Amino acid sequence: MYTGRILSSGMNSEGKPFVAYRVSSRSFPNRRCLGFDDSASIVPKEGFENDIYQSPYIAYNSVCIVDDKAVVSNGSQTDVIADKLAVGMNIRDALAYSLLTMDYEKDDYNTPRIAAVVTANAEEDKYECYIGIVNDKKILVEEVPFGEAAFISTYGSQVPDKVDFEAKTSTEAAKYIFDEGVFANYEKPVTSCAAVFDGEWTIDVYNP
Ligand SMILES: NC(=O)c1ncn([C@@H]2O[C@H](COP(=O)(O)O)[C@@H](O)[C@H]2O)c1NC=O
Repeated sequence: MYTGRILSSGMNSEGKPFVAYRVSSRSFPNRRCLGFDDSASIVPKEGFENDIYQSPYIAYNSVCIVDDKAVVSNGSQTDVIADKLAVGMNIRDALAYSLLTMDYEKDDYNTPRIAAVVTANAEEDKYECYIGIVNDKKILVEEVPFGEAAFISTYGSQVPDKVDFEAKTSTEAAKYIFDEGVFANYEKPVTSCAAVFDGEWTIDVYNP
């Protein structure tokens, strides 16, 4: 089954906050993920740089760490959400505001924008995680319960689906969303990345 771009967030099987993201693609498979200290970006592979002129939606920051929070998304809304969090907006509103403002992508598929934010603090009274989606029919921002993880994709169920995310480190998490567990069911993986909080945020990428 092809389900497009996929993100997952919440707490992993060890109770650590995480975000993970995978590009699956039929149209633009020649991409990779670059990892930095506080972010990760989807970019064309060498030799395919001109692909960005065919679609404005295929190169962007996919993960960004803002203070004690991690943001993940399938497009340039990552930066808008990060900016709103940085000036003090709460997570639910930053997601809703950014998804509503930027709306679904104006391509042949009305591709939804999807996004999530999770806090580093894993104490129940301080922890928060939300996943959101905007498509051409709705906007949804939903809390992921403490201790759980969920995933959403561009062409899948259009709601956060609960998942047991059985990867401990950022390296394992990037691989896990690429082709392990439930994610092994989804076709055409291209590249992936993840951030896990274990005393500090670590980011890793998987480019097979
Ligand atoms: N975020 C991405 O990496 C991304 N890759 C492709 N898209 C959009 O989705 C359309 C369909 O792509 P595909 O056939 O690869 O699933 C593309 O024409 C483009 O408008 C994307 N936009 C949103 O998911």
